[in-house]
Amino acid sequence: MVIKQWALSDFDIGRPLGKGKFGNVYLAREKEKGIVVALKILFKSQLVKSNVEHQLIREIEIQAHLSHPNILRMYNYFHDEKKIILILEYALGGELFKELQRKKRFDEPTSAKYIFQVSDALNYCHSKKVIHRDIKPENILIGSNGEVKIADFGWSVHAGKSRRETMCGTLDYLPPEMITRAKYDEAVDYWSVGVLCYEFLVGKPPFETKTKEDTYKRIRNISYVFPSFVSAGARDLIGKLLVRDPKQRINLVQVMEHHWVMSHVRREAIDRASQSSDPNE
Ligand SMILES: Clc1ccc(CN2CCN(c3c(Br)cnc4[nH]c(-c5ccc(CN6CCOCC6)cc5)nc34)CC2)cc1
Repeated sequence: MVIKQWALSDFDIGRPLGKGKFGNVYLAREKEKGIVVALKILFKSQLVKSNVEHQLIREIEIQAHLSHPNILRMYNYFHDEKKIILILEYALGGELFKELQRKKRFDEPTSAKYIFQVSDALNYCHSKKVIHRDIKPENILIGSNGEVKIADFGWSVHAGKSRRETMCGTLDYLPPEMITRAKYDEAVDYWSVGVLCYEFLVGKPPFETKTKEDTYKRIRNISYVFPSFVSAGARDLIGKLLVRDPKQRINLVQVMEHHWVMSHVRREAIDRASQSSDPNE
């Protein structure tokens, strides 16, 4: 069997979808079959300068083997002397955090639907011993049917490793054990689902403050408050995830089965999630 060697000349490159520190993402169409994809074009020089090649290798290894309707597919990748190119699924609806900025906050049915889908995707990752570790609106895209798709596995790891990287970017989503540099496991993603649910409903994360120190303190003390419009059901779910002891947090199946989530998620979505195979396969 001949493995196809991809090259940029196999694609018609369209508009940039976004620019990042290490490169850009472009809309593109594969010439032979006309398939629309997103090409993430990264510059080796930038990656080496920031010493993040190992992160990209892990992202490729992990995302290439995951196949789930709520995880952005990585079809393939290739490189030339200057660039590494990831061939990714194109998410029609764009970035979730822009949608959240536009709407200020999501209503309860929308938030519950998104939390169900993110939990289903993470549960699938955990079944493959993959911890995402960086769940936040910036790393979630919207598909053609309004479903969410987890992207950017740059910070994910295979479970069991307590590998610690210098954390860059927002601290808002880090659970206490990642701040106190303790050993951690899948339960770090449970915590992030709690933070994500709060941010969907309120429009900002629960521990957000002006300075990193204050955010650390509020995470360590698990100090947050609900605005009056957050329902009792949503408070109950978030309260069962933002728990200091990772072992006391409810797991992702319990999130999907929580009465507040179930009250908003339609029957066929639940049936689809319970099927073991990926209906898109
Ligand atoms: Cl190296 C790097 C460069 C940029 C980024 C930030 N984004 C990461 C996600 N990117 C996308 C990926 Br990957 C896959 N499918 C996508 N689809 C889109 C997208 C799709 C549609 C739009 C247009 N909006 C859609 C919603 O209504 C208003 C218009 C905007 C973006 N962005 C991506 C876009 C860039 C991350 C890493």
